Amino acid sequence: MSTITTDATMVEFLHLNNHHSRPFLSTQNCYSNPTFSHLRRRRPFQKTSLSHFVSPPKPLLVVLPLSVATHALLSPAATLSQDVGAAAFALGGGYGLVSAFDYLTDRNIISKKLSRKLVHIFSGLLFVASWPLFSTSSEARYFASLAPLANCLRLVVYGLSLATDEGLIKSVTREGKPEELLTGPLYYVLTLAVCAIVFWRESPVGLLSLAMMCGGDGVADIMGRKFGHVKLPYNQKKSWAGSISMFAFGFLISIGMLYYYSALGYFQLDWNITTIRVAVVCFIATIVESLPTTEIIDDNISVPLVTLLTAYICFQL
Ligand SMILES: C/C(=C\COP(=O)(O)O)CCC[C@H](C)CCC[C@H](C)CCCC(C)C
Ligand SMILES: Nc1ccn([C@@H]2O[C@H](COP(=O)(O)OP(=O)(O)O)[C@@H](O)[C@H]2O)c(=O)n1
Repeated sequence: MSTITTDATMVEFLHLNNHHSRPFLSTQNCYSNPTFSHLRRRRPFQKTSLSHFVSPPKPLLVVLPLSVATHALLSPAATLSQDVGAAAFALGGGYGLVSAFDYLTDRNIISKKLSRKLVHIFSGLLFVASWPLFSTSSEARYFASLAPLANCLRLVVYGLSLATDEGLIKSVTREGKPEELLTGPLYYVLTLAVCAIVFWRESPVGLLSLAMMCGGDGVADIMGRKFGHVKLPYNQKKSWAGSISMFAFGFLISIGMLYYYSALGYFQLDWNITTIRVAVVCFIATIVESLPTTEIIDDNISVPLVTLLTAYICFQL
């Protein structure tokens, strides 16, 4: 079945009413489930174990007000092409982002420290933002994970000095040592892959984990180095400015990411309770990041892990 849309009005009509046209929508209505009815707003939802409050996914194509938007049940070949293209975009985008910051660093347009943090912030957030480009097939999440997994391989190869990539080492290491690639950067891309595969677009948990690891922790570093004169009483390596920035920017980026996915139809969240939940998650993640545990466990593991656990609990309550 396919419906060719001819204008934004029709696309909006499909968006608001396409539960009639969605072949895979469960007729189960969450209102019948009192536990989660407060999470939903308007439309019947597909009930699954973790995504009990998530509307069935829509490919980006369905909700974009495109003049020639096609709302069609894509053929397997078209779905494969869409996922391969999106994976190639993510892979190329990651390589291009690192190369761009290497260019800026080489020409002393930005400092090496700032370059690394901006790569830390933007590569993960742009990766998550690219997820709606993938199809609604069950394999889409694995195609999406190809970009971080390919970078895992890249980091291991260059981290073990089996080959060399000066641009990569300059852009993502603190001291320019190849073995540094096997710590923070490797944990970072592994976290991206795990969130894509395990949580994907079906739950706020993965989105919040990456928003805090990429956005919150990244901004904490930048603001903490610049304005962090007053150190935390229990950790002289971290500052109030860094931690407050992590909470504030982590919260804003998290809400922004949930709103982005909500606007695309993946979530219908009760924003009153969601705002409180996100604030609690960001606060706890900020506390954990501020602890003097960097020598024991890398922030790229501790921050997403505590965010994931806290978000999973908060969004079940
Ligand atoms: C600098 C990075 C991690 C170090 O973290 P920390 O030690 O400062 O805490 C980030 C490493 C990024 C990686 C080399 C490239 C990742 C690309 C990503 C998987 C795909 C991005 C796609 C998007 C569309 C640009
Ligand atoms: N909460 C925080 C986090 C970082 N920072 C500053 O940012 C620097 C790097 O932070 P970090 O060790 O967490 O760096 P990454 O492990 O995130 O790369 C710290 O040495 C502080 O100068 C801060 O002042 N307060």
